Amino acid sequence: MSQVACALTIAGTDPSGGAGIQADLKTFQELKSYGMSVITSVVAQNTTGVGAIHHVPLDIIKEQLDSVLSDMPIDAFKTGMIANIDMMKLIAEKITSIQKPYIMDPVMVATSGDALIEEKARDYLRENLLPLTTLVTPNLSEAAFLIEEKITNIDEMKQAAVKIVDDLGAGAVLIKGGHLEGEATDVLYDGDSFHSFTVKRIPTKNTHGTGCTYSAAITAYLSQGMTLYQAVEKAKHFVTAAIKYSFPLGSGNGPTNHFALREEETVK
Ligand SMILES: Nc1ncnc2c1ncn2[C@@H]1O[C@H](COP(=O)(O)OP(=O)(O)OP(=O)(O)O)[C@@H](O)[C@H]1O
Ligand SMILES: Cc1ncc(COP(=O)(O)O)c(N)n1
Repeated sequence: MSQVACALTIAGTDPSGGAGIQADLKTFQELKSYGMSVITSVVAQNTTGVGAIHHVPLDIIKEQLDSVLSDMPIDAFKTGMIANIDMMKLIAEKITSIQKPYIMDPVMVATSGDALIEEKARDYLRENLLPLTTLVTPNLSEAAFLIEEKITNIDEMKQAAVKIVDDLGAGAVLIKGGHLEGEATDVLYDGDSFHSFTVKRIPTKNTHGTGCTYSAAITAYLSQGMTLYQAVEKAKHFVTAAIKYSFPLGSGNGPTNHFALREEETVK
Protein backbone atom coordinates (compact mmCIF):
# COMPACT_ATOMS: atom_id res chain seq x y z
CA MET A 1 0.00 0.00 0.00
CA SER A 2 1.14 3.60 -0.68
CA GLN A 3 1.10 6.29 2.08
CA VAL A 4 -2.68 6.23 1.97
CA ALA A 5 -5.15 3.48 1.08
CA CYS A 6 -6.64 4.20 -2.34
CA ALA A 7 -10.20 3.27 -3.33
CA LEU A 8 -11.87 3.63 -6.72
CA THR A 9 -15.56 3.69 -7.61
CA ILE A 10 -16.93 3.12 -11.12
CA ALA A 11 -20.58 4.21 -11.06
CA GLY A 12 -23.30 6.72 -11.91
CA THR A 13 -23.96 10.07 -10.24
CA ASP A 14 -26.54 11.56 -7.89
CA PRO A 15 -26.60 15.38 -7.86
CA SER A 16 -28.65 15.32 -4.64
CA GLY A 17 -25.63 13.73 -2.97
CA GLY A 18 -27.12 10.65 -1.29
CA ALA A 19 -26.35 7.80 -3.68
CA GLY A 20 -24.01 6.82 -6.53
CA ILE A 21 -20.55 8.34 -6.96
CA GLN A 22 -21.30 11.11 -4.48
CA ALA A 23 -22.16 8.65 -1.69
CA ASP A 24 -19.12 6.54 -2.54
CA LEU A 25 -16.66 9.44 -2.39
CA LYS A 26 -18.16 10.80 0.85
CA THR A 27 -17.84 7.34 2.38
CA PHE A 28 -14.23 6.83 1.21
CA GLN A 29 -13.31 10.24 2.62
CA GLU A 30 -15.07 9.69 5.94
CA LEU A 31 -13.39 6.30 6.40
CA LYS A 32 -9.99 7.75 5.49
CA SER A 33 -9.29 6.13 2.15
CA TYR A 34 -8.22 8.27 -0.78
CA GLY A 35 -11.21 8.27 -3.14
CA MET A 36 -11.21 8.18 -6.95
CA SER A 37 -14.12 7.92 -9.39
CA VAL A 38 -14.94 6.95 -12.94
CA ILE A 39 -18.39 8.14 -14.03
CA THR A 40 -20.48 5.82 -16.20
CA SER A 41 -23.77 7.76 -16.35
CA VAL A 42 -24.88 11.21 -15.27
CA VAL A 43 -28.21 10.70 -13.52
CA ALA A 44 -30.61 13.57 -12.83
CA GLN A 45 -32.17 12.32 -9.59
CA ASN A 46 -33.09 13.35 -6.07
CA THR A 47 -34.83 11.85 -3.04
CA THR A 48 -38.06 11.42 -5.00
CA GLY A 49 -36.74 9.64 -8.09
CA VAL A 50 -34.90 9.75 -11.38
CA GLY A 51 -35.66 12.46 -13.96
CA ALA A 52 -33.22 11.74 -16.78
CA ILE A 53 -30.08 9.74 -17.52
CA HIS A 54 -27.17 10.65 -19.81
CA HIS A 55 -24.78 7.80 -20.51
CA VAL A 56 -21.19 8.98 -20.70
CA PRO A 57 -19.85 8.05 -24.17
CA LEU A 58 -17.88 4.81 -24.14
CA ASP A 59 -14.62 6.42 -25.29
CA ILE A 60 -14.80 8.88 -22.39
CA ILE A 61 -15.40 6.08 -19.87
CA LYS A 62 -12.37 4.34 -21.37
CA GLU A 63 -10.26 7.52 -21.10
CA GLN A 64 -11.30 7.98 -17.46
CA LEU A 65 -10.33 4.38 -16.66
CA ASP A 66 -7.03 4.71 -18.50
CA SER A 67 -6.24 7.99 -16.70
CA VAL A 68 -6.70 6.40 -13.30
CA LEU A 69 -5.24 2.97 -14.03
CA SER A 70 -2.12 4.28 -15.77
CA ASP A 71 -1.18 6.65 -12.97
CA MET A 72 -2.77 5.91 -9.62
CA PRO A 73 -2.40 3.07 -7.11
CA ILE A 74 -5.64 1.21 -6.34
CA ASP A 75 -6.01 -0.91 -3.19
CA ALA A 76 -9.66 -1.86 -3.74
CA PHE A 77 -12.43 -0.83 -6.12
CA LYS A 78 -16.18 -1.06 -6.54
CA THR A 79 -18.71 -0.84 -9.32
CA GLY A 80 -22.22 0.53 -8.98
CA MET A 81 -24.53 1.54 -11.82
CA ILE A 82 -23.28 0.16 -15.17
CA ALA A 83 -26.19 0.79 -17.48
CA ASN A 84 -25.60 -1.34 -20.57
CA ILE A 85 -23.66 -4.21 -22.09
CA ASP A 86 -21.13 -2.05 -23.94
CA MET A 87 -20.09 -0.38 -20.69
CA MET A 88 -19.92 -3.74 -18.94
CA LYS A 89 -17.70 -5.21 -21.66
CA LEU A 90 -15.30 -2.29 -21.46
CA ILE A 91 -15.16 -2.31 -17.67
CA ALA A 92 -14.69 -6.10 -17.52
CA GLU A 93 -11.74 -5.79 -19.88
CA LYS A 94 -10.10 -2.92 -17.96
CA ILE A 95 -10.52 -4.21 -14.42
CA THR A 96 -8.87 -7.58 -14.99
CA SER A 97 -5.49 -5.81 -14.81
CA ILE A 98 -6.18 -4.32 -11.36
CA GLN A 99 -5.72 -7.53 -9.29
CA LYS A 100 -7.15 -5.98 -6.10
CA PRO A 101 -10.39 -6.63 -4.18
CA TYR A 102 -13.40 -5.93 -6.43
CA ILE A 103 -16.74 -5.20 -4.77
CA MET A 104 -19.77 -5.20 -7.05
CA ASP A 105 -22.99 -3.49 -5.98
CA PRO A 106 -25.26 -5.00 -8.67
CA VAL A 107 -27.38 -1.86 -8.93
CA MET A 108 -30.56 -2.48 -10.91
CA VAL A 109 -33.22 -0.09 -9.58
CA ALA A 110 -33.06 2.99 -7.33
CA THR A 111 -34.89 3.09 -3.95
CA SER A 112 -37.54 5.11 -5.83
CA GLY A 113 -38.18 2.12 -8.16
CA ASP A 114 -36.60 3.69 -11.27
CA ALA A 115 -34.61 1.27 -13.47
CA LEU A 116 -30.89 2.09 -13.63
CA ILE A 117 -29.67 -0.62 -16.00
CA GLU A 118 -31.03 -2.01 -19.26
CA GLU A 119 -32.94 -5.23 -18.84
CA LYS A 120 -30.76 -7.27 -21.20
CA ALA A 121 -27.60 -6.05 -19.44
CA ARG A 122 -28.64 -7.88 -16.27
CA ASP A 123 -27.84 -11.28 -17.76
CA TYR A 124 -24.52 -9.99 -19.05
CA LEU A 125 -23.67 -8.74 -15.57
CA ARG A 126 -24.44 -12.13 -14.05
CA GLU A 127 -22.49 -14.09 -16.64
CA ASN A 128 -19.47 -11.87 -17.23
CA LEU A 129 -18.88 -9.45 -14.36
CA LEU A 130 -20.02 -11.53 -11.39
CA PRO A 131 -17.23 -14.15 -11.77
CA LEU A 132 -14.63 -11.34 -11.51
CA THR A 133 -15.79 -10.19 -8.07
CA THR A 134 -14.20 -10.55 -4.66
CA LEU A 135 -17.62 -9.73 -3.18
CA VAL A 136 -21.05 -8.98 -4.64
CA THR A 137 -23.61 -7.14 -2.49
CA PRO A 138 -27.14 -7.75 -3.84
CA ASN A 139 -30.29 -6.69 -2.00
CA LEU A 140 -33.11 -9.23 -1.87
CA SER A 141 -34.57 -8.49 -5.30
CA GLU A 142 -31.14 -8.35 -6.97
CA ALA A 143 -30.20 -11.70 -5.38
CA ALA A 144 -33.56 -13.14 -6.51
CA PHE A 145 -32.84 -11.97 -10.04
CA LEU A 146 -29.35 -13.53 -9.96
CA ILE A 147 -30.64 -16.98 -8.96
CA GLU A 148 -34.02 -16.65 -10.73
CA GLU A 149 -35.93 -17.62 -7.57
CA LYS A 150 -37.85 -15.74 -4.89
CA ILE A 151 -36.14 -15.05 -1.54
CA THR A 152 -38.43 -14.42 1.43
CA ASN A 153 -36.50 -15.38 4.59
CA ILE A 154 -33.03 -15.93 6.07
CA ASP A 155 -32.88 -19.62 5.11
CA GLU A 156 -33.61 -18.73 1.50
CA MET A 157 -30.98 -15.97 1.70
CA LYS A 158 -28.43 -18.63 2.72
CA GLN A 159 -29.46 -20.99 -0.08
CA ALA A 160 -29.24 -18.10 -2.57
CA ALA A 161 -25.81 -17.17 -1.23
CA VAL A 162 -24.49 -20.67 -1.93
CA LYS A 163 -25.81 -20.55 -5.50
CA ILE A 164 -24.33 -17.10 -6.16
CA VAL A 165 -20.86 -18.23 -5.07
CA ASP A 166 -20.74 -21.94 -5.93
CA ASP A 167 -22.80 -21.91 -9.15
CA LEU A 168 -22.47 -18.36 -10.53
CA GLY A 169 -18.84 -17.86 -9.55
CA ALA A 170 -18.83 -14.75 -7.32
CA GLY A 171 -15.82 -14.63 -4.97
CA ALA A 172 -18.15 -14.08 -2.00
CA VAL A 173 -21.63 -12.66 -1.51
CA LEU A 174 -23.31 -10.39 1.03
CA ILE A 175 -27.09 -10.58 0.64
CA LYS A 176 -28.68 -7.54 2.27
CA GLY A 177 -31.93 -8.05 4.12
CA GLY A 178 -32.94 -4.40 4.42
CA HIS A 179 -36.18 -5.12 2.57
CA LEU A 180 -37.24 -8.06 4.79
CA GLU A 181 -39.69 -7.53 7.66
CA GLY A 182 -38.26 -7.33 11.19
CA GLU A 183 -34.57 -7.03 12.01
CA ALA A 184 -32.12 -5.89 9.31
CA THR A 185 -30.05 -9.04 8.73
CA ASP A 186 -27.40 -9.47 6.04
CA VAL A 187 -25.86 -12.85 5.16
CA LEU A 188 -22.19 -13.15 4.16
CA TYR A 189 -21.01 -16.34 2.44
CA ASP A 190 -17.41 -16.69 1.28
CA GLY A 191 -17.62 -20.15 -0.26
CA ASP A 192 -16.65 -21.69 3.03
CA SER A 193 -18.68 -20.32 5.91
CA PHE A 194 -21.68 -18.11 6.70
CA HIS A 195 -21.78 -15.03 8.88
CA SER A 196 -24.92 -13.07 9.72
CA PHE A 197 -24.94 -9.38 10.61
CA THR A 198 -28.12 -8.30 12.37
CA VAL A 199 -29.28 -4.95 13.72
CA LYS A 200 -32.62 -3.74 15.03
CA ARG A 201 -34.60 -2.05 12.26
CA ILE A 202 -34.40 1.75 12.49
CA PRO A 203 -37.78 3.34 11.85
CA THR A 204 -37.01 5.79 9.02
CA LYS A 205 -37.87 6.36 5.37
CA ASN A 206 -34.49 8.03 4.79
CA THR A 207 -32.67 5.16 3.11
CA HIS A 208 -31.67 6.75 -0.21
CA GLY A 209 -28.16 5.51 -0.94
CA THR A 210 -27.82 2.86 1.77
CA GLY A 211 -26.67 0.19 -0.71
CA CYS A 212 -24.07 2.51 -2.26
CA THR A 213 -22.81 3.67 1.13
CA TYR A 214 -22.51 0.11 2.45
CA SER A 215 -20.54 -1.24 -0.52
CA ALA A 216 -18.33 1.87 -0.53
CA ALA A 217 -17.57 1.35 3.17
CA ILE A 218 -16.63 -2.29 2.53
CA THR A 219 -14.38 -1.12 -0.33
CA ALA A 220 -12.73 1.50 1.89
CA TYR A 221 -12.02 -1.00 4.66
CA LEU A 222 -10.71 -3.60 2.20
CA SER A 223 -8.44 -0.95 0.67
CA GLN A 224 -6.93 -0.60 4.15
CA GLY A 225 -6.02 -4.29 4.22
CA MET A 226 -8.79 -5.66 6.44
CA THR A 227 -10.13 -9.18 5.96
CA LEU A 228 -13.50 -9.55 4.24
CA TYR A 229 -15.21 -10.37 7.56
CA GLN A 230 -13.67 -7.36 9.34
CA ALA A 231 -14.52 -5.04 6.44
CA VAL A 232 -18.17 -6.15 6.34
CA GLU A 233 -18.52 -5.99 10.12
CA LYS A 234 -17.17 -2.43 10.26
CA ALA A 235 -19.14 -1.35 7.17
CA LYS A 236 -22.37 -2.71 8.70
CA HIS A 237 -21.66 -0.56 11.75
CA PHE A 238 -21.05 2.46 9.50
CA VAL A 239 -24.20 2.03 7.38
CA THR A 240 -26.34 1.40 10.47
CA ALA A 241 -25.08 4.64 12.03
CA ALA A 242 -25.60 6.43 8.70
CA ILE A 243 -29.25 5.27 8.70
CA LYS A 244 -29.71 6.05 12.40
CA TYR A 245 -28.52 9.64 11.93
CA SER A 246 -29.98 9.99 8.41
CA PHE A 247 -31.11 13.40 7.21
CA PRO A 248 -34.79 14.24 6.59
CA LEU A 249 -33.75 16.20 3.50
CA GLY A 250 -35.88 16.38 0.35
CA SER A 251 -39.49 15.27 0.10
CA GLY A 252 -38.87 11.59 -0.75
CA ASN A 253 -36.51 9.08 0.84
CA GLY A 254 -33.88 11.27 2.46
CA PRO A 255 -30.14 10.49 2.38
CA THR A 256 -28.08 8.63 4.96
CA ASN A 257 -25.61 10.56 7.10
CA HIS A 258 -22.02 10.07 6.05
CA PHE A 259 -20.85 11.97 9.18
CA ALA A 260 -22.50 9.33 11.35
CA LEU A 261 -19.35 8.08 13.10
CA ARG A 262 -18.65 11.66 14.21
CA GLU A 263 -22.25 11.90 15.52
CA GLU A 264 -21.62 8.75 17.56
CA GLU A 265 -18.43 10.29 18.98
CA THR A 266 -20.29 13.42 20.13
CA VAL A 267 -23.01 11.46 21.97
CA LYS A 268 -20.43 9.25 23.82
N1 LIG B 1 -34.48 0.58 8.44
C1 LIG B 1 -33.29 0.01 8.54
N2 LIG B 1 -32.71 -0.11 9.77
C2 LIG B 1 -31.49 -0.69 9.90
N3 LIG B 1 -30.78 -1.17 8.87
C3 LIG B 1 -31.31 -1.09 7.63
C4 LIG B 1 -32.59 -0.50 7.40
N4 LIG B 1 -32.85 -0.55 6.06
C5 LIG B 1 -31.80 -1.13 5.49
N5 LIG B 1 -30.87 -1.48 6.42
C6 LIG B 1 -29.55 -2.06 6.19
O1 LIG B 1 -28.92 -1.22 5.22
C7 LIG B 1 -28.08 -1.96 4.37
C8 LIG B 1 -28.55 -1.80 2.93
O2 LIG B 1 -29.55 -2.76 2.71
P1 LIG B 1 -30.72 -2.73 1.67
O3 LIG B 1 -31.30 -4.09 1.66
O4 LIG B 1 -31.63 -1.58 1.99
O5 LIG B 1 -29.89 -2.43 0.35
P2 LIG B 1 -30.31 -1.71 -0.97
O6 LIG B 1 -31.69 -2.12 -1.34
O7 LIG B 1 -29.22 -1.94 -1.94
O8 LIG B 1 -30.32 -0.21 -0.56
P3 LIG B 1 -31.42 0.86 -0.96
O9 LIG B 1 -32.58 0.62 0.01
O10 LIG B 1 -30.73 2.15 -0.72
O11 LIG B 1 -31.79 0.61 -2.39
C9 LIG B 1 -28.15 -3.39 4.92
O12 LIG B 1 -27.15 -3.57 5.89
C10 LIG B 1 -29.52 -3.45 5.57
O13 LIG B 1 -29.61 -4.49 6.52
C1 LIG C 1 -26.30 6.50 -9.72
C2 LIG C 1 -27.01 5.65 -8.74
N1 LIG C 1 -26.48 4.47 -8.37
C3 LIG C 1 -27.12 3.70 -7.49
C4 LIG C 1 -28.32 4.09 -6.94
C5 LIG C 1 -29.03 3.19 -5.99
O1 LIG C 1 -29.18 3.82 -4.79
P1 LIG C 1 -29.74 3.07 -3.53
O2 LIG C 1 -28.54 2.73 -2.70
O3 LIG C 1 -30.67 4.03 -2.90
O4 LIG C 1 -30.43 1.83 -4.02
C6 LIG C 1 -28.86 5.33 -7.33
N2 LIG C 1 -30.02 5.79 -6.83
N3 LIG C 1 -28.18 6.09 -8.24
